[in-house]
Amino acid sequence: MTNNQQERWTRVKGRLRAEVGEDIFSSWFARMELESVETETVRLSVPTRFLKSWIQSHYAERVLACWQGEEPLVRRIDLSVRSAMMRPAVAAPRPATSAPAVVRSETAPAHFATAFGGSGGFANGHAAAPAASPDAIGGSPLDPRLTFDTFVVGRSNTLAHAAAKQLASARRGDPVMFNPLYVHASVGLGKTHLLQAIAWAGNAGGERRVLYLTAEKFVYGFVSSLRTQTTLAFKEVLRATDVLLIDDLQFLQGKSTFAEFSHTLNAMIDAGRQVVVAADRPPLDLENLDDRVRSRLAGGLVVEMGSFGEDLRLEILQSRVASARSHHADFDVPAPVLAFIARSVTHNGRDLEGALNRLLAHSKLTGQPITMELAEREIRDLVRPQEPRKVKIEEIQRIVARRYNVSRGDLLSSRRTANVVRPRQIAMYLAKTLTLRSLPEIGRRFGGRDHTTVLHAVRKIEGLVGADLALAEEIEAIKRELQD
Ligand SMILES: Nc1ncnc2c1ncn2[C@@H]1O[C@H](COP(=O)(O)OP(=O)(O)OP(=O)(O)O)[C@@H](O)[C@H]1O
Repeated sequence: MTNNQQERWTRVKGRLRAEVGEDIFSSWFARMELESVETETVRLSVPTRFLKSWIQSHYAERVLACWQGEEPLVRRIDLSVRSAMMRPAVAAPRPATSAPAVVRSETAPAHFATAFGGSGGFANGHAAAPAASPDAIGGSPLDPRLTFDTFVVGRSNTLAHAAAKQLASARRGDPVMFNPLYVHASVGLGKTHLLQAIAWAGNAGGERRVLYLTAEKFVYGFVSSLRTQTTLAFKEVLRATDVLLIDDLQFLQGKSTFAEFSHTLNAMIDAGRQVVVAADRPPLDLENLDDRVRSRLAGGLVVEMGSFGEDLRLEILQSRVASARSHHADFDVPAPVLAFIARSVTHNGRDLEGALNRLLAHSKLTGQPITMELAEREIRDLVRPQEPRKVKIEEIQRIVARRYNVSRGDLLSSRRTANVVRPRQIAMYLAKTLTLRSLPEIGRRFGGRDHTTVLHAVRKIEGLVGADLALAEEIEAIKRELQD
């Protein structure tokens, strides 16, 4: 692909981001990649079928329009699902485990294959378990590169890593220390890596049944089992696991699927089996879940993995280069170039991986040494300007609720007692002043209120802030907390 096309793609993403807003962009488009551009057709890819169908049914025209804004000749967007195994590899050595990436459980009901037709990695350590081809249970095997050995620990992920290691090394029958473990972080900060590392380690332990599923596969498995009337088998498989790992929970869809997820969660926790969940937001911000599930999720250990510091980025790069060198001995990236990438590519692990893959490809294809000039040219589009931190309404609600000792549910409720009314008005005022949301949208996010109620709250607080210094200072302190 030419630099020109990449630059155009970066501009198209910029248009999309501006049109749909950061939240929607990072939920649906952050993992969309440009595969090729032909005269009238642009080929894009996403990692999952779920993303593909969602984007096709909700955003197809917008994506096309954004392309046409850059390149009027484009008539068609071709969206495909890229396979996990096709990702350009900066390969790490296979983890030292004799267990196959995917094996069929001896005890899993035969319907398992159809129940999960589509994906999910089942890591099972039973030594006698017969190996099955990945297709026999459907789905992508765990990525052999995503292990604890390749997970670099830094300030932003120490706690999540320690919790993951602890539960990965537990034995069947050990008391469960925190259940569920709920890990949340923005795109590309290592959630999948951590969950798959747990699956690999559980697999190597050889004693417990560990099931790794993306939420999308959970939905798919459940819906297929309904269609084929094998829901009982579906439930049995889930509940017969010792450790259930659910990735990308924010993608869980559908009322009956939520109910099934809720039953599974309760049944697993009540039976003392470990559940680990990863999502891009904290449990309280998962809008579609009912309050009981949300509070069950929040009732275990909730850990956020923050953005990478420069040190961590550099260490990740160094470890990637070391892995790559085991296959490409002449791949040499001078220390100043690595330091430059660590300083400039700040967004997430995927961009770091992308930057190194480009240098590796360049070095393999041209045989030329990697210089600073080359690196600057190759990774130009991965260097994103630091955007001011965007504040989310859910964050405002969470922080205001905590400060005034009420629950977020209180803020959204119809309660009119003074201890709830004032914090609610403050939260609405902050939502109006710190986000770009409209009054009706804010009203909707505050329990379906009318926009005039929001307007009243905003005016009320504006009036009070002018007269009440203590309140003004308090609101400034909340703003600082939100923008830190
Ligand atoms: N601490 C880390 N050490 C080494 N590599 C990391 C680390 N964190 C992330 N990465 C790498 O960054 C890339 C993206 O990570 P991963 O897929 O786990 O992110 P994610 O949080 O699951 O993203 P998403 O929200 O898009 O699902 C992967 O290549 C992963 O190996």
